Amino acid sequence: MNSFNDVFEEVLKYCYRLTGSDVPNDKRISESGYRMWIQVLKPYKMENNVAYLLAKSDFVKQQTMTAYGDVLNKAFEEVMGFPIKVDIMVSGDDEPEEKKEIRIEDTELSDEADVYTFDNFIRGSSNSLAYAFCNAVAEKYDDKNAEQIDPDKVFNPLIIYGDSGLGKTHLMKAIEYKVSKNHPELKIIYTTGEAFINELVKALEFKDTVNFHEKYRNADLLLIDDIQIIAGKERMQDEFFHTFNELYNARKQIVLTSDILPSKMTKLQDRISTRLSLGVQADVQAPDFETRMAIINRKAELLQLKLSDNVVRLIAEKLKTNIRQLEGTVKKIKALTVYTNESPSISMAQRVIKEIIISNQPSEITVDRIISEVANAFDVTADDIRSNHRHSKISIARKITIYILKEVKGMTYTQIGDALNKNHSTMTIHYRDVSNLLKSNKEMKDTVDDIIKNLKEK
Ligand SMILES: Nc1ncnc2c1ncn2[C@@H]1O[C@H](COP(=O)(O)OP(=O)(O)OP(=O)(O)O)[C@@H](O)[C@H]1O
Repeated sequence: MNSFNDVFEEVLKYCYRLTGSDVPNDKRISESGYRMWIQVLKPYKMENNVAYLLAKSDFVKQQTMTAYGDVLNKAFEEVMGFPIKVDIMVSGDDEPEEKKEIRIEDTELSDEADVYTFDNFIRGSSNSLAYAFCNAVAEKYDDKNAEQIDPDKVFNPLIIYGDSGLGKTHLMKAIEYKVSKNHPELKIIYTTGEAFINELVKALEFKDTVNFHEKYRNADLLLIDDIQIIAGKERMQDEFFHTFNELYNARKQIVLTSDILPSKMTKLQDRISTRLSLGVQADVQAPDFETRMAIINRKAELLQLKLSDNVVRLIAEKLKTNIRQLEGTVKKIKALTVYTNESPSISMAQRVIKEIIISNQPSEITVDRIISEVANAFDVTADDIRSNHRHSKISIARKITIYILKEVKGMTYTQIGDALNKNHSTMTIHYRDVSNLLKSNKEMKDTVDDIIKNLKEK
């Protein structure tokens, strides 16, 4: 396994995070730009603090370097913990043999599906039920088990819920991997709630919902990650409801993950909530100390990294709530050992842990973030909020923004007026209106509470 592949994978994740709506405008990159110019690059090698990447053509190289050179330099620095310069080379038929050998897209671990298997999932009391349910779903397609249980009924739908970074996606992808490997004839769809929404929005825009329906309603196994995102979005919920019914009635398996138990999602339609409770639900929780140690050891083993017990203990003691952070630490230690020739030590681990903790601290709550979070919740754009449109949906989103700017950031009415380019005197009135509204309207209060929670957690 080529560890530069892992480093590059982290770099891609870092760059993808920059496409998020919570990233300030001056730092954000477009998702299409990411897909067109960054995601297409291949890792080649790292030498003397230069990361060499491969592009398919000189055109891609030039475009990427001009538009994203700085972003890539920064991303490598963040992942590695020291400055790295990116250089892009053009791959082609005349590529030296040596270069071809290093491009190992087909290696065991470069394929995400290979990593997200049941074998690579460490079980502990925090996740054993979720693991057992997922494994049962993956095995239900094997004839020998079909007679023992009636999983179509018992495990359908299966919902895995819990906080971020605790293995929900891993388990879901493990189902996908196992079923697709053993039953290539089945039509399996894995998607995220966000991708489902984007696809539907596009289908509606191009007036082509037929293909959308056909795709989802013909699945044998439908897996949707982070389904909570559809809550509060009426059109999306309607679509999901119909897709769900078609598949459920046809006895097709549905697996969903969510960061919260669906029955606790205040903005989820009752009819969906009822349907989701027809099957089984299991949570994943933060792992205990022993499980954390086992996860660290497994991740190190996958990276062919030898860590002493002391280093493993240190990581397990310091990072308790998010497995993604444990994994990130192990990967970063591996990268450092390769590129600095140091062996993994307590002090190296301490350094990496510190960086991981700092980089995972919630990002600052800026005016832009507040506007973008409110815009998201009300299905309007940030520009709408800043505009003078009086459409009721936009107008209420704008008032809620004013309320949150005051409540969360403690801004004065003058500052709020300046930030939104609006008359200061009306800010007071809007703030009072919203304060009164929240006393009488529970649904609106839940929405505002959710927005504030999201702002504080991210
Ligand atoms: N029990 C486990 N054993 C091994 N690896 C694990 C385990 N739990 C989580 N991981 C690893 O931790 C990382 C984060 O897990 P995953 O992406 O599945 O989290 P999640 O719950 O889906 O988070 P989010 O809600 O943010 O999407 C993954 O790389 C996954 O392989």
